[in-house]
Amino acid sequence: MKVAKFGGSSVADSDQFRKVKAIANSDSDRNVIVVSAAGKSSAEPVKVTDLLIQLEDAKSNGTDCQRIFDHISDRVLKIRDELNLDVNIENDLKEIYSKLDSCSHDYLVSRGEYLTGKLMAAYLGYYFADAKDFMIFDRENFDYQASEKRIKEIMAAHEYIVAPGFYGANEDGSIHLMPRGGSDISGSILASLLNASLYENWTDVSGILMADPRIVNHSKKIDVLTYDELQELSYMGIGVFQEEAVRPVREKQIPTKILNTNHPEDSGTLVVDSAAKKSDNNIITGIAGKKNYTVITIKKYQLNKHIEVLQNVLSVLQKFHISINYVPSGMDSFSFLCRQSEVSNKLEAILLKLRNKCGLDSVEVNRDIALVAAVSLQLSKRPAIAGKILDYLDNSLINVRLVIQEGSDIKVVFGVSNEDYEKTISKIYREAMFRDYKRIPA
Ligand SMILES: Nc1ncnc2c1ncn2[C@@H]1O[C@H](COP(=O)(O)OP(=O)(O)O)[C@@H](O)[C@H]1O
Ligand SMILES: N[C@@H](CC(=O)OP(=O)(O)O)C(=O)O
Repeated sequence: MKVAKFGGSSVADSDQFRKVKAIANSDSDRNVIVVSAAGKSSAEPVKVTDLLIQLEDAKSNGTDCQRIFDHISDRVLKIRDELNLDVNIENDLKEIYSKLDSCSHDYLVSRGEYLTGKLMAAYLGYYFADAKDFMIFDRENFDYQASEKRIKEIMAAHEYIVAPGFYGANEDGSIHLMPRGGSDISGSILASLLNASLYENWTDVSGILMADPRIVNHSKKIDVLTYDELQELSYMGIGVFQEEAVRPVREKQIPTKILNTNHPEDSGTLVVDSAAKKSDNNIITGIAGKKNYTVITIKKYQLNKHIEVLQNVLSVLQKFHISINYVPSGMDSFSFLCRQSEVSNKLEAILLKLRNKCGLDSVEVNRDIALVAAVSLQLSKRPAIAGKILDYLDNSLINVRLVIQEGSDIKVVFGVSNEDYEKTISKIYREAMFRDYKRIPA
């Protein structure tokens, strides 16, 4: 049995639905189809999920909800009518509209997947398995056992199903929304619950590319990737695969493929365990990054003898609910890398507390930092590669503000200013593709 997840771009309109049907029908092992909400297309620049978020904002600001709701309805009805489907989606739309004033954020934002799933089930002639009936959460934790029992009951009664991604239900039956991009997680969890032979993630690119195609033209495709490499790349922001989607398939060692709905004949990227990945000549497997970090650096002379200082700093950051992405350290100093969106409106208050309450010698802040990671299994064996890249960036007049590399790590992270983000990715790609590293003994 295979689980096939189709992302928003694969279900954006009726033409995309037709492609999904051809793919589903071409392999009788594709028993489980998971869909996202209709996404962007050439005619529709906004994902249905984002329209639902706009609807919620309009509701709370008291601005025009009707216009946004009509837009969502039109998209859904257009797909239904162009495919001549006999499904009464009007009732679902009416129900959503009637609940607008009282419903939760999770309920409203999940309706894109619900509606798209209903349409896809009608189109394929498969059973619509509402995720609220089998994806069970116990507060923030996924209840694996309860979910396994429920999905197995559904599969015992129905050979082929369509399931909406991105949500499930809490124990009280209320809707539980996953993080953005969460349909990847739903698909991965379903593959794990059902011990699938393959998890297919269908999108609009023919696999994971070495670098973001919006930054590097004709970037090389990665043929085979390990779960660890995918985890690092996803954590660093490649949009194709949600970072929390790696764990379920990794734990059960379920091979995973990233494939292109628009070119199903392309081989895509296969994700496997490191033991199954043959070594290749590439020094870098992939490059990924994100803009907009803030770096808070604290200094204290002989910090190693004043551990309580560090403890105080951490408790300040905890009090302000700041998640820390990296903590590089130097002689008598520690830096905390945080997402700018999380700290910016609390920064002054945090600095005040750090300066007045923690007994530090100094606190320094650097804003608008982008992080770019080069990921490769080879880096753990040949850490000197990082130095070569650093040299190259330096020669390219890119001011590298920080470097994070741990001994056994499979990645090296470079901190640069936001303006140098795209240039840094392009340069590392060039370096990885065109420099001959084979002379360095492994
Ligand atoms: N390294 C990369 N390889 C492939 N695609 C990438 C990469 N980095 C960013 N992307 C972007 O991710 C997009 C696919 O992810 P997403 O928009 O979530 O697709 P879907 O709608 O199928 O869920 C691609 O269109 C591409 O622009
Ligand atoms: N629709 C949700 C969940 C998702 O996974 O979407 P996509 O497959 O289009 O990335 C989102 O936009 O976050």
